[in-house]
Amino acid sequence: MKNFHLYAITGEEFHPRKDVIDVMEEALQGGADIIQLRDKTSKKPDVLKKALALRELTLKYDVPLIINDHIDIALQVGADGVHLGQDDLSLEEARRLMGPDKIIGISTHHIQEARAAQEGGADYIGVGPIFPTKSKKDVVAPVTTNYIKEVAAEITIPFVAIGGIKLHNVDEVLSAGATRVCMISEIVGSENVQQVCSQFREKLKPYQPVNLIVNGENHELHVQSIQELVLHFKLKPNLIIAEVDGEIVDRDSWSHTPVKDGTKIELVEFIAGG
Ligand SMILES: Cc1ncc(COP(=O)(O)OP(=O)(O)O)c(N)n1
Ligand SMILES: Cc1ncsc1CCOP(=O)(O)O
Ligand SMILES: [Mg+2]
Repeated sequence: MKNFHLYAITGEEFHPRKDVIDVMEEALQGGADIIQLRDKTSKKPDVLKKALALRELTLKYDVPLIINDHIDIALQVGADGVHLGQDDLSLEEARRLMGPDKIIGISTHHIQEARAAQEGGADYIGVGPIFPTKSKKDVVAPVTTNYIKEVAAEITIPFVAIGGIKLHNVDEVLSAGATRVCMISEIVGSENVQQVCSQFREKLKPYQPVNLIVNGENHELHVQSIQELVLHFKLKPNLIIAEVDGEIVDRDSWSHTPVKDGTKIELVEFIAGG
């Protein structure tokens, strides 16, 4: 499945005067890279209408569309996947209906559910609610950032943290080990949806790995500068010459020489003395 980091879920009760499709377009413009239609109150034909409109929108932005709860609607509109709760149909049944290539996400609240989801073939898991939230009526008690730590240490499929996440507390979520976050109210309830999404993207940046080619080998690393790269490889800075995309970079500039996906770096260690 295509990687994602900023997951925006619809929540029309948070923007009574704005159209859901416009709100989600603003989220996409701000950098949301996966969208979920979650509508717990509309009649099925209305959910279907919104799903069709969101399908068109997400294809325009080349971003996956996930439908919450309704597998039939997901199939009917050609969505990329479905999100299941623990009490919905089984992963096995969902996979049988959706086929091998569609995305199936499932909510988890403790590590046993996370293990079962991974073994059962889920493509990603929801991890939450991390904090208290008013966006879900039948919500369980907050699982706290401790659950993120457990999942990050053990689970190998992608996981996304959800529940009560705001710009002011997302750092706690990311420093506990999450690299993907999912929000309803903080995104769609904002006056400036695009700006909030861009702010989340900025918060996420330091936690995203970059793909670098270091001395001819591909590495996926959590580093932001040449300085951090040299430290990552536990090299002695004063014995290293760094070449970035063919240009030698002065040691004094390493800390403010950013690295991005695809950068080619040569780190040459020289032997001091004669
Ligand atoms: C990404 C993500 N994680 C968790 C949920 C919650 O799903 P569920 O437990 O089925 O509850 P409802 O959303 O249906 O109330 C989610 N939707 N998305
Ligand atoms: C759907 C869902 N599942 C767990 S918490 C939650 C609600 C998330 O909404 P918010 O980001 O507004 O707290
Ligand atoms: Mg559900």
